Parts: sequence; structure tokens; C-alpha cells
Amino acid sequence: MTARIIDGVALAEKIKEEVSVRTAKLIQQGIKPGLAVILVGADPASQVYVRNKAAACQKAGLHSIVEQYGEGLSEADLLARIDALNNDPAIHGILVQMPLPKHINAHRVIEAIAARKDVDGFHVSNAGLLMTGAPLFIPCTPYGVMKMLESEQVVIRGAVAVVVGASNTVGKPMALLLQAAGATVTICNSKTRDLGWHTRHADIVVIATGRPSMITGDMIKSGAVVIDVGINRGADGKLCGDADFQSVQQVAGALSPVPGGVGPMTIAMLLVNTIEAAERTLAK
Ligand SMILES: Nc1nc(=O)c2c([nH]1)NC[C@@H]1CN(c3ccc(C(=O)N[C@@H](CCC(=O)O)C(=O)O)cc3)C=[N+]21
Ligand SMILES: [Mg+2]
Repeated sequence: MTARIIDGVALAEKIKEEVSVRTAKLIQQGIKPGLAVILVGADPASQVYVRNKAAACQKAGLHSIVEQYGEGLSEADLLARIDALNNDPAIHGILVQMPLPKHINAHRVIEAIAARKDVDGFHVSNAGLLMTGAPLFIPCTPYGVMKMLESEQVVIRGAVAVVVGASNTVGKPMALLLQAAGATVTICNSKTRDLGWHTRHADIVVIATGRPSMITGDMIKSGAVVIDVGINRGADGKLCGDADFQSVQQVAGALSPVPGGVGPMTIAMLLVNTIEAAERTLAK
């Protein structure tokens, strides 16, 4: 078997076109949806992502601002900026790019963002709403993965799903979403004994560990759907995922590539969350 390659770029384009239409409607009603992205420090990868996010906003007709600060920005100054953006009516979504420098408490920063503007879905209040089945914002990466599974018409109800990686940003919300859709979910991590035993039973495998080639073809059930959330940059500067693409491709039924899979979907869903935040200001 050779896996179908799930085209995250094409699906993201389709979703961003839908966002453009909703944006145009909102603008007619006098609201220009706005996203603020804050980047602290000079991590080159973060700069690329932030630039991509701003470009995607521009293309879809959203207002976007990027605030870049030096590595030495104090936590108090960052919190003050967040407070200003919380109270800025032109801004509907706020994203503080992670990771933050060590002297800044990321938890405190996330909690300072108004939950109604937390388009990442990282605030405890949004995490709690997702957990209890009434989400306000679904975290962009797992939200994008769900859209990829939907577009591939993957049956989630009754399926066995394994999520490798238990981060607050990807693994945990991913498991909740799959569970809510009717899957039986196992969350594995880097310490899981005999990881392959778990993954070989799965109809759906989502990998988000940050370890290249963590999952190989022999760990995958024939025909399973494999979604690779990993973003690893090799010494050659090339991007690769957490799955060993060559061997997994020979066993899986469908496989998302890196680049061109989950990454572009993450950005598309960020725009979806931002437009939803802006639409909510109309609804009342
Ligand atoms: N508060 C916060 N929210 C985030 O959503 C967030 C974050 N912090 N910190 C970093 C991670 C990573 N992330 C990516 C977004 C797009 C691509 C993406 O577009 N990737 C392209 C390739 C881009 C390239 O060439 O480097 C692809 O996979 O095809 C990747 C990674 C969002 N993140
Ligand atoms: Mg994002």
C-alpha cells in the first residue's frame, strides 16, 4: 500500500477563502477583524511563523499587527501590552508566540489574555470549556488536524486513536477532540513502554513529540491514518516531521507530510478563530 498524501496546503487555502468571504461580510457591517501577534526575542523559526501568520491575515482581508520585542523585554512590560490589546476594540484576537524567554512566566502571560480574545485557545478558561464540551476557541493545531480528518472522510466514531505527545497546546486538546468525536483514545509520550504496541492498534495516529523519525512503518497498522504534527529542522535546514515518511508511507492509508501538512492548517485555523472572535462582537 502507498499512503494518500494529505494536502494541508490545498485544504488551508480553501478554509482561508471561506475566511475571506466572512471577513468581507463583517467589514460590510462595520467590523474589520483584527489579530495581534506578539513575538519576544529573535528565534528565526518563530519569525518565519509570525510573518506567515501576518501574511495570511493580510491576504484574507483581516487587520493584523505584529509587535516584536527584544529578548530582554520584562514580564511586566509584556503584561502591560496584553492589557492594552485586551482593551483595544480593533483587536479581536491576541497571540503571544511561544516559546517565551525563560525569565517570563508563560502561564501568567497566557492567563493575562482576555479569554474572548485567546485565539490560540490556551487560556485555562478555554482549556476548561473544551474539556467540558463547550469550546469557545479550539487550539489551532488540533483543530486543523480535525479538519484534515474530516476532509479525508476518516470515520472517527468507534475508531482507535493514539496521540503521541501530551502537550497542552497539541496532545491534550487533540485527545479531547478525538474523544468527543467518538474515538477511543490513548495518549502516549516519550516514556511509553513499547510505543509500537499502542500505535499498531490504532486506526488514527497523531504524532506530536518533536523527535524526528519517532514513528516508523513497522509501528503502523496497514491502512491507518497518520497525522504528523512534528516540526524538526535538520542540520541541512530542511523541515521534517516526527514520522519516518518513507517507511510510514508504505503502510499507512493516508499520511500528512511535513512541510505542507499540519503547519499551513494551523495558520488557517488561527484565521478561523479570529474571524469567529470578531463575529461574536456582532452577535450581541
Ligand atoms: N502562541 C503560539 N501559537 C502557535 O500556534 C504557535 C506558537 N505559539 N509557537 C510555535 C508553533 C508552531 N506553529 C507553526 C505554525 C505554522 C507552521 C507552518 O506554516 N509550517 C509550514 C512550513 C513553514 C516553514 O517553512 O518553516 C509547513 O509545515 O508547511 C509551522 C508551525 C505555530 N505555533
Ligand atoms: Mg498558531
